[in-house]
Amino acid sequence: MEQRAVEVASLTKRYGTITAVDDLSFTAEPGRVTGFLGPNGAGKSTTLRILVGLVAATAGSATIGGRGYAQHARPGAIVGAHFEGAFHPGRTAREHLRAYAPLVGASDARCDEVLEAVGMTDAARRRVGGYSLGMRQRLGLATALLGDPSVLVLDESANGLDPAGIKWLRSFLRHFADSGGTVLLSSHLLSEVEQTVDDVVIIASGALRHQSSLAQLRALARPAVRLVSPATDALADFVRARFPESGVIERAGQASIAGVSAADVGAAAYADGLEVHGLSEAGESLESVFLGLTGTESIV
Ligand SMILES: Nc1ncnc2c1ncn2[C@@H]1O[C@H](COP(=O)(O)OP(=O)(O)OP(=O)(O)O)[C@@H](O)[C@H]1O
Repeated sequence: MEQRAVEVASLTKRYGTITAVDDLSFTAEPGRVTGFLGPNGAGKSTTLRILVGLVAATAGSATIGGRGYAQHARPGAIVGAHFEGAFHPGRTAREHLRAYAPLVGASDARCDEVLEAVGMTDAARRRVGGYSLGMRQRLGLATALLGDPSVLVLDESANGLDPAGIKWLRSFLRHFADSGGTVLLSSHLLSEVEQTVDDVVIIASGALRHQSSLAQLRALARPAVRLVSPATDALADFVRARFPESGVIERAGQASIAGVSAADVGAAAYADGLEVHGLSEAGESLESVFLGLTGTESIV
């Protein structure tokens, strides 16, 4: 497989007064699965749509193998993309693929090949409207694979997958990257793609907050204290008031506070009358490192 990097350079996209993408630069390398991460509305879909020629940039560039999407003679054979909600519910998987195949010069036989590659041969004659989210995600991947591309651009393709689906996606994308392919996989939840990605690009409000390997991101985790309380609202108020910079609500009733001792947190909780059911020293979770980088207070 020919190797092609994705390069986004000083990319900006404005919709009227809204800046959806703000002077964004990053790269996704061949042989790697790159997670493109940020909260809802961060500008991920807009960036990916610019990359595959669906939206025009206001300034800057997004290239694949050194060229813009439309500058490739057969873009569908270079980059395969899947965006959420791109299916007609009345079509079967095979009909969907056959309708799309001429756009990327793929044959009917290739449609059956990609259905098999994503394990959907048995469901190929059923209407997409009756599919589970996991099956729609597989069909999205099959669509992206049609033109036999060397770059995959997948928008929220891990969204809603069960653990078995996540495991399957991981091994599929691992194999694709190991063959020299480049994968750019967006998600608003690091936890959903944590087992799948090698590198991370983290954005918020359209701008780059962090780019590194997943291993380097893990190394940013500080010692932390985990605090559990049944009073979910009071816990959120407590964290916001006492530890506005270093505390995050990891899920309802559970907070993680970085860079402090359990004694400090316990004393503050006692002073504020917060009912505490658990207090332990633990490494900061990867999710809270992510939330800290995006400036998001909570994932709930
Ligand atoms: N066609 C459009 N017209 C106006 N504003 C838009 C348009 N598309 C996106 N936006 C705005 O641009 C910003 C970035 O949106 P985008 O969909 O790229 O974010 P995202 O990170 O993909 O979020 P999500 O995960 O919710 O899809 C948001 O404020 C959004 O409302």
